[in-house]
Amino acid sequence: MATELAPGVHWVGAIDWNLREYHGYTLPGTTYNAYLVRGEKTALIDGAYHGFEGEVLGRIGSVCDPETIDYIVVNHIEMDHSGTLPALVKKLPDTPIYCTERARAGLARHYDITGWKIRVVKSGDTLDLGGKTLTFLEAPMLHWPDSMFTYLAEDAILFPNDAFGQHVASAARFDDELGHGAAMAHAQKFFANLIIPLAPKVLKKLDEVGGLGIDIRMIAPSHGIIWRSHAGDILKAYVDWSRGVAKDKVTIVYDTMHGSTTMMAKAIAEGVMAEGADVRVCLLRDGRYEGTHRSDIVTEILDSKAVLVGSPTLQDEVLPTVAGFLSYLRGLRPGRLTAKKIGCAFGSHGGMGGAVAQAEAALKAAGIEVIDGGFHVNYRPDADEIARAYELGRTVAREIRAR
Ligand SMILES: Cc1cc2nc3c(=O)[nH]c(=O)nc-3n(C[C@H](O)[C@H](O)[C@H](O)COP(=O)(O)O)c2cc1C
Repeated sequence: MATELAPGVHWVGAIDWNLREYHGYTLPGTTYNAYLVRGEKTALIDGAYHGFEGEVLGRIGSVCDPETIDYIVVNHIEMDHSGTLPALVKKLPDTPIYCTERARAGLARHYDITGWKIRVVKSGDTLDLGGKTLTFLEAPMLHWPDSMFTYLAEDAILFPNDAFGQHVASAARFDDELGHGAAMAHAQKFFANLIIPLAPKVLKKLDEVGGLGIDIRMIAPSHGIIWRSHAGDILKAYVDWSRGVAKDKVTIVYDTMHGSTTMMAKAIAEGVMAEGADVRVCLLRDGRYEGTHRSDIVTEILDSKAVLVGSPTLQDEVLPTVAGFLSYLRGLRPGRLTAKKIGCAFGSHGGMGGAVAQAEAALKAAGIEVIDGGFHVNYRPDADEIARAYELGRTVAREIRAR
């Protein structure tokens, strides 16, 4: 069944209940949201992954005959949204497809688009459906070069594709059905894992949208729930997250072979708590255990003003789990958030060491302001070194308080 957003506007997407891993991100399933907008003419906005053609066509069929679709809008070419397009074009070979120039080029790299009736649009172009008007707004690099938003003026609904999305599979279609807290938590994880490197572009685009003076009553993204009751909250959250607004909280991420680095992590955490700041201690273990996956840890980091990374040295290197995490963090470039995070590295070694210096270099490459020269101990930390670790925790907590 389709779900009505407003008279003549329906969700006709697919629910992927079983997806648990997606480009390095753990998730409890997701949805691929497609929308049908019906004035005198009918437009389909976006689609789903290949394999969900039957589900999408079935939902469209509960509203109207799919053969009566007059226009297809492709806000973003990534295959989780365009995978159903070849089957749809086969069914509707003469139906024009509205997308950006970069989307046209990108579609040609994914599919054989011979004969597809592609109409390239630019920001400000409109499509009059008769009683419903779609306006297109290019959004390059939010999150791919081809991305665009579509705005439905009569119902004040923004279809921003991946922006404001969340990975969640649920019977709920709207934020007020899932619950405000859960919706925001899923959106925060999505932002932490996909949007952080785009933060400056998010702020610019939101300024641009604000400058248009348009009313946005509902935000209908391409994944997860539709922001019906809390559209203003998710817009504000995107501004806050992009600006790097975070709690007085320290995230300590580490792994260990024999427990020495754990002793250091725990002593640092005690020092943070002694100063009254919040702390999360995250043991990196291949993501097999609740909260230990890198995608959960970067969500904690988005919310933290400081990040500390610990690793013993293994064959002159950081542990592989820590290396993978640091690579992921570097790619997300938290340094692009307006307010910079602070951090440092720590760990135990038996010989020449090296892990702490490598972790520190990776933190700097991620745009984190390193506040300590790296804290390393030989084998087991003794009482003095545990006291130093505790003091390091207090120093970090005081530093974030001062910011
Ligand atoms: C297989 C293996 C390789 C190691 N390679 C190094 C090394 O290259 N350089 C070094 O300084 N220590 C090396 N060590 C020593 C550890 O870093 C040291 O035992 C450290 O205290 C372990 O910290 P942990 O208890 O947090 O795991 C190695 C240890 C093992 C087991």
